[in-house]
Amino acid sequence: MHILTKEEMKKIDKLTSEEYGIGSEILMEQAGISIYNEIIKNFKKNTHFLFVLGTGNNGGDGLAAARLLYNEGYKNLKIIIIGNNQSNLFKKQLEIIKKFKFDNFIKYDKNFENHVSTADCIIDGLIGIGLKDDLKEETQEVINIINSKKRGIVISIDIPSGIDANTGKISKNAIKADKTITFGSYKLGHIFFPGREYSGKIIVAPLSFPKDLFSLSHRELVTSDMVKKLLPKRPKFSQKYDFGNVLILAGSSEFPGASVLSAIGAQKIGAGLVKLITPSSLSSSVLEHEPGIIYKSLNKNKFSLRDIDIISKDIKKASVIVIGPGLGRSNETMQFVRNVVEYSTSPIVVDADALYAVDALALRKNIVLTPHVGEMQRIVRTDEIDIRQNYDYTEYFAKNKKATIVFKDVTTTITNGEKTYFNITGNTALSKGGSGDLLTGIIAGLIAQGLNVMEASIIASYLLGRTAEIVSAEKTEYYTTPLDIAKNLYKALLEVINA
Ligand SMILES: NC(=O)C1=CN([C@@H]2O[C@H](COP(=O)(O)OP(=O)(O)OC[C@H]3O[C@@H](n4cnc5c(N)ncnc54)[C@H](OP(=O)(O)O)[C@@H]3O)[C@@H](O)[C@H]2O)[C@@H](O)CC1
Ligand SMILES: Nc1ncnc2c1ncn2[C@@H]1O[C@H](COP(=O)(O)OP(=O)(O)O)[C@@H](O)[C@H]1O
Ligand SMILES: [K+]
Repeated sequence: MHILTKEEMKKIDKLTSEEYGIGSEILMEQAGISIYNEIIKNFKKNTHFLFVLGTGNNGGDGLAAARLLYNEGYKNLKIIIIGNNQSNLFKKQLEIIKKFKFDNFIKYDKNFENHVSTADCIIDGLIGIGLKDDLKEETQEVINIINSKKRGIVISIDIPSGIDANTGKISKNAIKADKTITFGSYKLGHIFFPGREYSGKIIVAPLSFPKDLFSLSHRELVTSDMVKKLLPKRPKFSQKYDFGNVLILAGSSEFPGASVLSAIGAQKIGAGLVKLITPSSLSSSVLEHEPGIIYKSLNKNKFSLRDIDIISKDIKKASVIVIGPGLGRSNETMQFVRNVVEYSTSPIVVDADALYAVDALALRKNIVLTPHVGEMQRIVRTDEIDIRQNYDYTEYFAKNKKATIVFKDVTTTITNGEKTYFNITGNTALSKGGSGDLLTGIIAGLIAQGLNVMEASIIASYLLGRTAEIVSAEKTEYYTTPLDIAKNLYKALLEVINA
């Protein structure tokens, strides 16, 4: 599923009309029908509806839906119109609904609170993708009353009014919807917070947009279907060397646990061989969890430059290298990181402490950086941009550095600057030390099986998040740990494989 900006949506709308002859009027009628269909599935004819509409095409969709309901015998409908600048399609819909003898238009006055609190269902068609600048005061007030006085279900048309469709940001105030019915495809504002939360359950009504037009967007949502298609095959006539060789360079005397989670992640996703090399000894904890992991300790506190000689054979043999979890950030260790990256031509997953060396690294497309919010903010070296709300800056950075980035957040951005994927699986069970280390190992385990770094990152992010959802449904988000998630990875895998 492509994720669109409002500009892209408008372009698709225009092309649908100009190149395919399906005009906006038809699309608006279809939008109305899809809202109508969703409503009749869930509400009886005696339901009290309040349509709160602006005067743009978002409001026009609302008028079409209201008229279809009215025509079908839903008679407890009130419509309130906020604003004056009626779009042409809005005007036309207003004329049509009047021809159906609908006349229950109410004014915005002191009784509005009462209308809101007595409605079983409120339809929000104030503003869609046409939001400009800050919300006008009156609109803020209307939204405030809806959010604070509603008793019934709130359904937003296209996007909750007040949410910017390109960023998910709130403009002064926004409708808190239980459900949002959007058209054609998701908009970015649906998947970035707070828009994601304000949208409630999102339903995509396809309308008659030609599917090919969506590929003008280079951004997609990671879905179970996509993951299923990308999962590496495991042909019967195979042996361990066919599933790749993961080398993990991680850990230090200070942070012994991180490397274990990465190694377990790589093994549990199906890598043929996983070799973990740590400076200090932690053999008992690795081997207790996964005796199949090959483990070597250099018997020192942290990696330094001269260790390259000792592990050079391992580096050459590796089909993918993980470097970073729990390494520490001393100068010697950062020098070690730089040299490993220069020495190897294999794909490398650069995570955690190794990200501190990013400026000095010779990056390339098959190097994937996996920063969390703090690490990303530091990498891009600017406080002026809130990196969580500026996916395009992450894209720009990836393109500029010629690397692949997995920017880990509640909505994870996976990008090489040309294509971008957003993952929205997961919950706060993952907001715990160690989840990222596990992810890194899963990415590497998938690269080892022949996937490119983008494909591996897409699958790993989806499975990590989905497993967290499955496990926490049973154990709660409080209790679930990265190790629980590692051990239950098969549940998300089975779900995808059997879908
Ligand atoms: N292919 C498609 O995309 C399809 C799109 N369709 C639908 O069209 C919608 C887009 O319609 P659009 O372009 O007419 O803009 P829209 O969202 O109604 O916003 C304009 C209204 O908002 C108001 N307003 C704006 N800013 C404001 C502010 N700060 N504070 C207060 N008010 C503000 C503005 O008021 P004004 O500034 O003019 O006074 C005006 O009333 C789209 O979301 C979808 O629902 C469907 O029909 C199916 C096909
Ligand atoms: N609330 C959340 N919802 C979804 N995913 C989350 C949430 N919190 C954290 N995550 C995910 O969990 C992982 C945490 O990574 P990170 O912060 O690097 O952990 P650590 O470095 O401690 O191992 C990332 O993949 C991130 O996307
Ligand atoms: K809306």
